[in-house]
Amino acid sequence: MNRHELVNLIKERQSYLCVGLDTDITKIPRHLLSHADPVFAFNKAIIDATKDLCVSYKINTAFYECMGIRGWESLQRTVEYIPSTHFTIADAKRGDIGNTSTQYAKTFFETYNFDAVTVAPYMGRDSVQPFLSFHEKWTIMLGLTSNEGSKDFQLTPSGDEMLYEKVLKAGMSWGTPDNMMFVIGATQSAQLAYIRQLVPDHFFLVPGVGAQGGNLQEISAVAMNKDCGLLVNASRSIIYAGNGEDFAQDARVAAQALQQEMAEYLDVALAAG
Ligand SMILES: O=C(O)c1cc(=O)[nH]c(=O)n1[C@@H]1O[C@H](COP(=O)(O)O)[C@@H](O)[C@H]1O
Repeated sequence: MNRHELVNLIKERQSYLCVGLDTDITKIPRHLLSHADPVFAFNKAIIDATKDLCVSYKINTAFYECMGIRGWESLQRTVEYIPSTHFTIADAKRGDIGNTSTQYAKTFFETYNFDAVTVAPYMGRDSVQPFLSFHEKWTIMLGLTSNEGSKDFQLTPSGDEMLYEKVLKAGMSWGTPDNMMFVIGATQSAQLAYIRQLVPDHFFLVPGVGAQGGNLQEISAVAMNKDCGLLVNASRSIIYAGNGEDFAQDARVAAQALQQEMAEYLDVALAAG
């Protein structure tokens, strides 16, 4: 999916919500465990219940990889089930020497046909560039993450700036607003306005709303750009909103609350041009 298509979807659906399919088999409703593929059965119900409210799904591969071959099968069924009108993200946080990164990129862009993959930039330019050479595919590079440990490296000085600023500037020189996004944690609202100034055009994937306490209103007020420029992810607060027979309906209610807020913020931002 290219940028133009993504921006159009956001406008049509009045949403920049990314639903995170961090599906943990130990947390899904018990009645699903009799299915041949309980993780897929759960994801299918969540997708059916939320697809008109979101523009993207993020599959965090850790929750699938930990189950070995069965997990990869659930991942494949899930990504194939997601409608082509949704931007799919493999949250795999990969990155290695160039020839290895190429194999990671093929895994997610070709074998599983995701639109985007999250990439850890610690190994530098040649570890990121292989992901950028795939047509109409996206690299989502970690910029300033939502977790406490972001203080350990990202928020430490490097010359006259913070290390995360150096990373964002490097990322901007490696990719373009058409093939590169940055992860900026929703819990980093103190830095967000500054980051948007530094990086005016790129999309940000913003995780950390809901279970981690990030605030959608604050993020939207300072970090939207003329194309919206945001994909805001919520995982646990949506997919585990309920735990009974009607869990998918509960997930829908949680997703709808975020989408309705987003529609308001989009109206204001896009009207301001
Ligand atoms: O790259 C990510 O998606 C990510 C980066 C980050 O800084 N913080 C973060 O929480 N994430 C992911 O975003 C999701 C957040 O999940 P919830 O806290 O349950 O909404 C998880 O899949 C995390 O792995």
